[in-house]
Amino acid sequence: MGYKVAFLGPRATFTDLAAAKLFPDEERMPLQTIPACFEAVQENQADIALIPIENTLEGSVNITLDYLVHEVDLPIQGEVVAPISQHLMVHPAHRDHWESAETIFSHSHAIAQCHKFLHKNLRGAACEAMTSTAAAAQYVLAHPELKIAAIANELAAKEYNLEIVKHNIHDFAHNHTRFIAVSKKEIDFGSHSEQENGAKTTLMVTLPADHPGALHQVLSAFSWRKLNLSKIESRPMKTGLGNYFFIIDINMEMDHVLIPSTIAELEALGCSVKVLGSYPSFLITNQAKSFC
Ligand SMILES: O=C(O)C(=O)Cc1ccccc1
Repeated sequence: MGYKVAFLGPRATFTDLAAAKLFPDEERMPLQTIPACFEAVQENQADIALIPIENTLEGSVNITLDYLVHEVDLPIQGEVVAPISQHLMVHPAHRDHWESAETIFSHSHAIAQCHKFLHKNLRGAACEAMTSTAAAAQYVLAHPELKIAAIANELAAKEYNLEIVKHNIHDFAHNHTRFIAVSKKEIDFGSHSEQENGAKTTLMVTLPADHPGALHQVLSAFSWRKLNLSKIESRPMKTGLGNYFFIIDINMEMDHVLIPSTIAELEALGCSVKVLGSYPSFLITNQAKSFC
């Protein structure tokens, strides 16, 4: 299709793995931060950005929600859910004394996913957040003189010549991350083999100020129509303490009746509603298979 796909880089992040699965024949463009990925699409340097939005163990990636709502006007055109396995890796020179690592580098969500492991096995070590797991792996490769380790995936260990000293250190087995694909145009997801898993519609809803029971009324607009919600999350409006908006995911694609009439009902209650996207959902079943 000739798409340019921006993703949170460098090579071998979890986002890169998901991008390679969903867009196997497209050009992938690693960028250093999540805001840079959004901006690349906004400014037409990329057609699509694939961005982590939510993790089973750690919840939402707040910078992603905030950029979607406050900084850019880019619709969600697809999502993909991928299993996440975290591994502890060191420079090969430190393979036999990894327990003496003084600082562990990774993405903040990866560190959070391995808290119990770190508490038990590397209690004295400091944790430092990097822009991504692969950036942490790159840093460990560049600093053989330091007693450090990275938490990242198997491909990052290969790509950055590190030694995995502990496999599967994430604290809970069902560790998955959800990534969204944003684009100005509808995406043709033609040429990949990942499983399609229904569709979703994401709304941003702002409640009227000081309206008793407003959230209850909002939820009842979905409930009596039997619209199945897969997520509701509040985020600050950034206009003052106590001002929040809600991101609501409905397990259904935009139709001509149910969702439009829900939106009309919410607006009649004094809410403002923005559709952030209506899109297909994909499921990656075995992330590492095609790489390792
Ligand atoms: O840092 C990465 O590799 C990412 O792609 C972000 C991320 C971090 C932790 C779990 C899933 C995705």
